[in-house]
Amino acid sequence: MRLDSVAVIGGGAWGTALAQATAMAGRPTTLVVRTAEQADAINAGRSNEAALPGQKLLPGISAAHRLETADIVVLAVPAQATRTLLSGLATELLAGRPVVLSAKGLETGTLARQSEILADMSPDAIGFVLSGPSFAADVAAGRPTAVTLAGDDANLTSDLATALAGPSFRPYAADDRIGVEVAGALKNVYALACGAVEGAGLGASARAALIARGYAEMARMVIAMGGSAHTLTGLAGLGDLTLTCTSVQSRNYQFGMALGAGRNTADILASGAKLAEGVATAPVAAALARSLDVDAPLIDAVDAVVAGKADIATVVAGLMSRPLKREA
Ligand SMILES: NC(=O)C1=CN([C@@H]2O[C@H](COP(=O)(O)OP(=O)(O)OC[C@H]3O[C@@H](n4cnc5c(N)ncnc54)[C@H](O)[C@@H]3O)[C@@H](O)[C@H]2O)C=CC1
Ligand SMILES: O=C(CO)COP(=O)(O)O
Repeated sequence: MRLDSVAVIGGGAWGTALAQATAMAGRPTTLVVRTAEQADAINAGRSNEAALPGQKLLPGISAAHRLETADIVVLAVPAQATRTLLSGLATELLAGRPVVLSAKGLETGTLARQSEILADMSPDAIGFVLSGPSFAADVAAGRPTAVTLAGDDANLTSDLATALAGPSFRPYAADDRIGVEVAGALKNVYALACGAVEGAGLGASARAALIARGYAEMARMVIAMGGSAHTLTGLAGLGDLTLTCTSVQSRNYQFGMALGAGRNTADILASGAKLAEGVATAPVAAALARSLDVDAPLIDAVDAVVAGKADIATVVAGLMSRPLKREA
């Protein structure tokens, strides 16, 4: 299969960074944004100031406001926008082509993973999932980054990883799309929790405990959803959980810090907070855990705080007074 040209749909921080990465990989890249004005401004200024201020774009990138044919299509819009985006695309532009899903979230209402949305909307596309510890600013600036790229066909996944790899962007091929997607979505929920721990001044020990117990809870969710717990030892699991749960650079962590400081979700959103995917994913993850009969006290706690049903002190007291149990 020809894997030369790339179209990245989504002109935010991540779409712009991924376009930069594929251009560094030597692929002619189109960055598909929402309006002709945006595309013109990016092409004229050679940067996407609204998304990644100050970052010069490589010559291999051109911006457009419509998807034209490309060998590889990368979707980089928020998880809740993927279905709407796909509903507006001509199916023949995706049929038989690798479509790389890079959003990290579960869909409100349907509880769907990104792969499930793609299968619904473009059943003839070949879905891949890209996830791992990778801040847009790092990827765009060419700082060393490693991610997981999961797909069903091992040979095609390896070929695609090779096509996307550049001097500073290293995709590892894998086959567990479910595990990668669930890990990518849930780490944002735990990042909210870790940010809240920091915002509430509960200490680094509490945050480390949360990461470890979050990892155990994430494993229960992945297994219940049909993925492999082994996936969590990799970049999309441990890698991204570590990054997002310990870095104030993470938007989910920042949102959690604001919750921990006592602000409520509506107030944080109204003050123009950046995209924090965990806010939409927390109630979906809680509903999934209930439907799968998975014990998920941390997801439930984040869901309760995000929804304004409980304050941090109450959920922490509840978590600390759960019956003692064996760690395994
Ligand atoms: N920013 C980062 O460091 C990383 C982000 N991601 C994931 O990438 C996804 C997107 O995040 P960001 O780009 O950072 O968010 P962002 O808020 O910077 O940008 C989102 C972009 O999507 C566009 N968009 C929204 N709905 C759309 C639609 N229906 N059609 C076309 N475009 C639409 C918006 O106009 C905006 O340009 C999220 O799921 C995030 O978790 C993954 C790895 C790293
Ligand atoms: O997914 C990310 C890094 O891997 C980005 O995290 P935030 O969306 O929390 O900024």
